[in-house]
Amino acid sequence: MSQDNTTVAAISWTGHGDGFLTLLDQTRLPEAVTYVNCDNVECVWQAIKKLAVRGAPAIGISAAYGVVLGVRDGAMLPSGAAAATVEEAKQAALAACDYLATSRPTAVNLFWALDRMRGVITTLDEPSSGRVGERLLAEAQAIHEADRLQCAAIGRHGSDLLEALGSGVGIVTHCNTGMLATGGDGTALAVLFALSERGMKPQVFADETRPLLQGARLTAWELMQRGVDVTLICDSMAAPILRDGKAKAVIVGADRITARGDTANKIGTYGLAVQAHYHKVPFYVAAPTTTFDLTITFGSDIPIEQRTPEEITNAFGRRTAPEDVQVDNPAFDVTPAELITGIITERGVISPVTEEAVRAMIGA
Ligand SMILES: CSC[C@H]1O[C@H](OP(=O)(O)O)[C@H](O)[C@@H]1O
Repeated sequence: MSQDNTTVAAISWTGHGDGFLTLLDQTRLPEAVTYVNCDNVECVWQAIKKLAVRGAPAIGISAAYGVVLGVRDGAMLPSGAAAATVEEAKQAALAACDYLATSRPTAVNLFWALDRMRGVITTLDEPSSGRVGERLLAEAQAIHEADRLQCAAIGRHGSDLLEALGSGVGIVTHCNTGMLATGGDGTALAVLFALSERGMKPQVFADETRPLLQGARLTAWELMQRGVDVTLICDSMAAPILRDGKAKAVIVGADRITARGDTANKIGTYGLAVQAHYHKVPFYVAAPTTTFDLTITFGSDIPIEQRTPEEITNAFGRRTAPEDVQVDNPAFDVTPAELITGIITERGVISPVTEEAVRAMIGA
């Protein structure tokens, strides 16, 4: 979307295998709709690191396109020169996978997408480095399209579930889980968009989501662009809203979900889940199957990204905390499966959330 309500893509590719990646710069929203054009891997790495592109599926999709750029990026080879042979093209693409994997540690979609690209790189049999780029672009585009379809299916399953809450229902959400975070309509926001398109008129309470304000800057913007009723709240207002019955459900996204259903998501999600549990309000997670990590059972084993103190000590363009104050700035926290009413995936809803139910839905 843009300020004039036309549709813009958060992630797009221009050209063929020798083309370039365009990312909507989310650090500039909502004041400005601007873009970053990447023709090398470091540009993509930096965009992920500084959250110019963010959101678990969007990170994976962007990294997949970054691997395509790696094929002709001399920085990916010891020689510093662009790949001249098929073997050099494959080596450069694998180096791009390894480099992009160091950008952010929590969203498992990043590692899922890179592993899928590695699988293609190691098995492809193309006659030229140019053809290697074309083949990898096709895989990145397939990842992108699959996520778009997953978002739509999550929207369908989630709105089927939440429709029962009735028209005009209040729903709390946290951070941003929409078009800006995925290759399609989103995860939790896809459910809210689908409810709205069914005429259910959801009344969304969007947590501003400190410290980077994805809720205020991005979710409020996306919902308003699509005509969905949204009230922006500071994170600490969710508890009285749940207490007073103004919201009958909470729905959030995820960055990594373990085999038992423990879920890593934006910092503040765990507290919101505790509040919802106390007030007997159902708490849903919406995520595609690419967000599950069945190699991990317990949420305590999920790597949590630590970000810079300045994200907390600086706000409104100035310092808002004493110099040298100690700061703890984890980007995510973990909600145990026991606090999650259901997990909405493109395959259906997992509820109750047990390891048996997760493995049955997601795979062995
Ligand atoms: C649809 S996944 C969105 C997920 O990613 C966000 O984190 P970040 O903004 O740091 O990339 C947040 O945890 C959202 O729930």
